[in-house]
Amino acid sequence: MTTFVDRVELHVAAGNGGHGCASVHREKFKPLGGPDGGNGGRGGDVILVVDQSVTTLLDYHHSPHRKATNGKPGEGGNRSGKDGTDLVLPVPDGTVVLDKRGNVLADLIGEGTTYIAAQGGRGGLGNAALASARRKAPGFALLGEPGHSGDVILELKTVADVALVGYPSAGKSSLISVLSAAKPKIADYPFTTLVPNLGVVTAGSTVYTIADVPGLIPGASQGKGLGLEFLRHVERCSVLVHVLDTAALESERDPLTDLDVIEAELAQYGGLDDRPRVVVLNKVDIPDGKDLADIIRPDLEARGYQVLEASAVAHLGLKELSFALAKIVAEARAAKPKEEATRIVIRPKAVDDAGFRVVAEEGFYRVLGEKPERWVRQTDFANDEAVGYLADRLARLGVEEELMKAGAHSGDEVVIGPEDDAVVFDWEPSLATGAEMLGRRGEDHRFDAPRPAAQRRRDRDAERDEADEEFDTFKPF
Ligand SMILES: Nc1nc2c(ncn2[C@@H]2O[C@H](COP(=O)(O)OP(=O)(O)OP(=O)(O)O)[C@@H](O)[C@H]2O)c(=O)[nH]1
Ligand SMILES: [Mg+2]
Repeated sequence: MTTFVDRVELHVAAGNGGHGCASVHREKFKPLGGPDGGNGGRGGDVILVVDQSVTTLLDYHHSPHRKATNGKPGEGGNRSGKDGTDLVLPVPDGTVVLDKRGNVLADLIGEGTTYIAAQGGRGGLGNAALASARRKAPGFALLGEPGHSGDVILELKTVADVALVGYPSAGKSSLISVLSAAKPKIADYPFTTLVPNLGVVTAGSTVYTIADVPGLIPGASQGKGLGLEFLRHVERCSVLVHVLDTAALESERDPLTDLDVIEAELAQYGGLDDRPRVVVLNKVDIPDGKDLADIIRPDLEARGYQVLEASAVAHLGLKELSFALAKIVAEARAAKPKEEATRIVIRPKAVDDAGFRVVAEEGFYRVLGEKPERWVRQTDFANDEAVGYLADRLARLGVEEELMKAGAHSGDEVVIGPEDDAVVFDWEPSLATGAEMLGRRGEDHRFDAPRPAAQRRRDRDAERDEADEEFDTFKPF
């Protein structure tokens, strides 16, 4: 009974981006071709899409680990790597997506509504795309980014027009089986229904869905029995049907008290007062049941309920019941504002490309921001040129300036990224403002003999640029 499949923890992993390729064009008689390394492909996303033909989260309960494919690496000859394939996971209408702390990330209503549960990593640029006037033949490429991965909780509040509520064994599942084509499990022991069944009923020109939910008992709103699990399903139904057992065997029970108990639980749960209600007196095929139904009908009608009699077993009163419900459903639909347009695409969070910040922490400085963090992930630290490219990008964004303002000095430790995912550097400023040259009190880096790496890099770039220029101006023909 613990496996109530309306809440599933899903582990999603998007595909990684493919690495960019560093390659140089080779052709007979043209020894110094340009860079021709292609870009890596994008990693596939993991996407949840509302599909009305899916009614349960059972599939995800059975296999909760889902991964999209990786992007392929770029290749020489300017060939880009293939993008990874998105993994599309169909979910029932009304699925709510939450994070592990219980915050609602998305409420998926309407066919085609889409939620990107994990975004694929960007492919890395190849050296052809990285070439510029100053960097004509980059000897490096950018790495593909890892795809996002994490856990999401899927929760299903059944979106049905009608919810059948009542004590265990009142005959809710039996009624749904004879009103619709649904074939729920039926037995005369309590809590036969553990998972809500959804049936489709056609009455004249009205087609509606009817949810059969697990039996309610006193204390359900406090979580007794299948209480809360069950009540969650009722929340989205527009019509409530009380199924009362007119032939219950227990002496301390009678349909009116049953009704009071259920109403008390619904009131405790809250938010259901505005739903129209209908009472069905079930099991009138049993003579005692029929007698009791006749006795209590006036009481119920005096309370304002529309009262119908039925027998799921002997097929009595079913047509009246399905048409009566169709009428109320049609009225409820007409009264309800139209559902928001479907095919909404919801992204986990807006990508904040705007900026970065520098935080002075104990003994080091931390740089946080979408761009610098991404750039670090894209860097192949085994390649000096790639590291130099990263330094240039950071300097251009103004990270060095901010570090200086925050009080960082040459040789200080700089950490880029959040605690669990960071890269540590010994900072060597490349900006020639002079400010960093002053260093700590008593030190003056202008007297230091070794050139900082950034300086070395600039020198090297300059040399190469000169070489490139020579090559450019050299016209053999
Ligand atoms: N005689 C008679 N028996 C019925 C009728 N409807 C249901 N039953 C019987 O009552 C028992 C319980 O029926 P279910 O449909 O499983 O009841 P339920 O309300 O879905 O029960 P839970 O899933 O436990 O909440 C079964 O043995 C049914 O055959 C009816 O109209 N007449
Ligand atoms: Mg049942």
